[in-house]
Amino acid sequence: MTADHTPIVPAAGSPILVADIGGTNARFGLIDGRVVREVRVLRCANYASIEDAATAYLTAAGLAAHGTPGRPRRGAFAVAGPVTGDRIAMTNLVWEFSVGQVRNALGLEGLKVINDFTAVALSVPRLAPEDLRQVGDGTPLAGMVVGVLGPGSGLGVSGLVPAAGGRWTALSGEGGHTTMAPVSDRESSVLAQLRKSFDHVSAERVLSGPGLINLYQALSIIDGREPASLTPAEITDHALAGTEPHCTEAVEMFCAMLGTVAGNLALTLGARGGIYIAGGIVPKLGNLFTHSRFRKRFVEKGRMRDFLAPIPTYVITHDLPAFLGLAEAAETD
Ligand SMILES: Nc1ncnc2c1ncn2[C@@H]1O[C@H](COP(=O)(O)OP(=O)(O)OP(=O)(O)O)[C@@H](O)[C@H]1O
Repeated sequence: MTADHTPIVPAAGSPILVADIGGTNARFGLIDGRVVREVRVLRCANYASIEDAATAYLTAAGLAAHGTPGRPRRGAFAVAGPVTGDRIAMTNLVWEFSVGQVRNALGLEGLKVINDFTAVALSVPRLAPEDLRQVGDGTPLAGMVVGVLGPGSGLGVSGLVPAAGGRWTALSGEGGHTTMAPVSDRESSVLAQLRKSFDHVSAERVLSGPGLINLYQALSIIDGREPASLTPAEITDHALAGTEPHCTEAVEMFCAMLGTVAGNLALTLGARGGIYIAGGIVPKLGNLFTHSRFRKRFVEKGRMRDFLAPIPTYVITHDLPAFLGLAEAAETD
C-alpha cells in the first residue's frame, strides 16, 4: 500500500467489480479509478450462490451480457470467512465456492478474494476524518500497528502492520472466534448460561447480531423472565427508547464486552496506531455507544491502563469501508 493514493488504473472502459459479502448482505459496486458507483445491496438469503448474486447485480446494472461496453473484466471480493485457497466456505452463510469457477462463470479475467476484515483493515489509511467518530481520548501514532474489529452477522477482526517502503500488511485472522472472557459476575452468569447452548462461547457469540439476541435471552432467563422473540434491531430499538430493561442491559453489556475484546486486540497487536470499529451494528447504536462502558472497559486492564489510555478508538461511519480496501488490494496486485 502506498502512502499517496494513486488511482487504480482499470483496463480502458472497464471498471472493477467489487463486492463485500457478509452473512446477511452482499454489497456490490463498480470502481472506476477512485469512484465507486452502481452500489446495490442484495440479501444473501435470496440467492443460492455467489454467482447468482453477482449475475443478478450485473443484470440490474445492465452489464450481464459479455461484451457489453463498460462490463467489468476484473473483480475483487471481500468475504466473511477464512480465505486460505481457491475453495471458500463462508462462516455464516451456506454459499461455498471456487474462486476460479466464479471467475469463469462471471467471465472475468481476474478475481481477487480476500477476507472482509482484511479489506476493512486495508481501508483505514484511506479513511477521511469525516468517515470516523472517535470515542474517548487518545492520539494515534503514525506508522504504528492498527487494530480493526466489527460486529455484524459475525465478528470480524483484523490488523494492519507497517511493512517496508511505507507499505502495510493486513492480517487475515479469525479473531472473532477467540474465547469470550467475563469481567464482572453478571457477565460470568451470562457466559455460563450461554455455555448451556454452545460448546464454545466465542466473542462472536455475544458480539454480533445473533450475539445481541444471545445476551438479551441469557439476561432474561437468569432473571427468571421468558424472553420475547426479538430481532437484534428490535433489541436496539427498545434500548434506545428505554422500553425494555433487559434489552437496555443487553446493549450495555454488548458495548462493555466490545471494550473488553477491543482492549485485548490492542494489547495483543500493540495497536498504538488506534483501534477501528466497523460492522453494521455499532453505527446504529448512536449515542448509546458513545456513552456506554466501551471506552472505560477498553482501558481498564490493571497494570496495562497506561499503555491503553493513549490509544484512540474510532467508529468507522463510512458506509462501505471494505470497498476502499478492495480498491487498495486491487491496486497492489
Ligand atoms: N439496528 C440494529 N441493531 C442491532 N443489530 C442490527 C441492527 N440492524 C441490523 N442488525 C443486525 O446486524 C447484522 C448485519 O450486520 P451487517 O450489516 O454488518 O451484515 P453483514 O455485512 O452481512 O455481516 P458480516 O460481515 O458480519 O457477516 C444482522 O445480524 C442484523 O440482525
